[in-house]
Amino acid sequence: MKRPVTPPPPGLPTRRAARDLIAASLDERRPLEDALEALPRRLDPRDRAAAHRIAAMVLRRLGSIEEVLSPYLRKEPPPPARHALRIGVAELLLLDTPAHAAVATAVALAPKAFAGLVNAVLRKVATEGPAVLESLDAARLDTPPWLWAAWHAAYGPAVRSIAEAHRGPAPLDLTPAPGATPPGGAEVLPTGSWRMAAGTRVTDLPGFAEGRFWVQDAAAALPALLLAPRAGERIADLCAAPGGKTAQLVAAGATVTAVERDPARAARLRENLARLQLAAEVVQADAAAWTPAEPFDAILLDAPCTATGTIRRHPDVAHAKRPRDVASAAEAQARLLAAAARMLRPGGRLVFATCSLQPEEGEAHLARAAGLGLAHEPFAPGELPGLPEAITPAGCLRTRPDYWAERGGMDGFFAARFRRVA
Ligand SMILES: C[S@@+](CC[C@H](N)C(=O)[O-])C[C@H]1O[C@@H](n2cnc3c(N)ncnc32)[C@H](O)[C@@H]1O
Repeated sequence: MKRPVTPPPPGLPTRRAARDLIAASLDERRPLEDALEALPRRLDPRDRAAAHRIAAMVLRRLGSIEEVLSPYLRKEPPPPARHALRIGVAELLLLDTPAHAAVATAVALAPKAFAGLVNAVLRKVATEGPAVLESLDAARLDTPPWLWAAWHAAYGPAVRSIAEAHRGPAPLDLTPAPGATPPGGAEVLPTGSWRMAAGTRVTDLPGFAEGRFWVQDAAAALPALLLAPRAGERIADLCAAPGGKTAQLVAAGATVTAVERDPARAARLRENLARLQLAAEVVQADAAAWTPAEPFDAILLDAPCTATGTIRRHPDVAHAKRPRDVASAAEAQARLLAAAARMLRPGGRLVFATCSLQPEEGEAHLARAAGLGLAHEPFAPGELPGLPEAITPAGCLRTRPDYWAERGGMDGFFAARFRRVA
């Protein structure tokens, strides 16, 4: 007699997608955004969003999840079983999924040979896990040790508030087009950005299709603000896609050349500018090797970096990056800074920015500027309405995820202004 086939539990496609996102991030160190793009097209948008939420929670709280699991695992299970366990713990302890559903879907997700183990472990976690989780030093466990050490060296005891700021999802920040009015529910921040609750879908907001605003973290909007673009100036945006800062410069009335090396990202930059009805010359080129026909009045160099300031939005970054990535990003930034200095007219100004919390990708570049014919021109706290704490004693911009904590935080950014003197 045939045994009856048990139907798969509802919600399994979502968990499969979540597992694929986690595997891409942890096993292959691919960006979570790329893995999201690679999910099957047939997946319902709600399932896709739910998978993203689960995967992001696992990546955000990975250290705590591993700590909860460790007493129950005598041997290291293979990655697919480990991911099923991680998803199970996240759902049981952090996402308020009913226990029977969390356990049943994790068991169905696990390779057959590990279904019994996953079932037994998660049943224990369901009863014992909440107290264990409560007792953990989550900020420390959920931060890779090398990042904790680097941030402790750079920011002292604030490393703990930075780590705590990474625990929750980030709000949706928008940069308005000139004259646009904020959508209902928006908080207008002192620096001019609009802030919507985390989880708001930008495409649902009135004015999106008409290009009345674009998505950009409040901190990411500051480098272009601090460049203070003026109407009619010739400005280069050297690492431009997806174009949030290009849009700010064009909206201020500047004549903008946006340089982007990656062809797919250059295409996205063009699409974004078209939606916003803003015109810029888009050049697909390596900014470190490209020479403009004429020097620029001002340059924004938002250089590629390890993006450790964006872990709230991209929790995969914490696991994907290694100390050697900081060194190689800093080298690439130094090459781009030297190239940018050559493209500037005498007396022209340059804002160099990165979304990294690592000083090697920020403050350390100041020492190189003089050799490039650039004089550091400090920002004054008064240049940044409502955020004087983000201007360092040396006159650089340094935002951190724990700034404006009561409002929902902000990305970690560095920026410095230089003037071409030779
Ligand atoms: C931090 S992102 C820029 C974000 C952008 N400024 C914005 O506000 O939307 C860095 C960008 O620089 C591009 N990039 C990296 N190296 C480059 C190079 N050598 N020349 C030009 N673009 C480069 C990357 O493809 C990426 O799109």
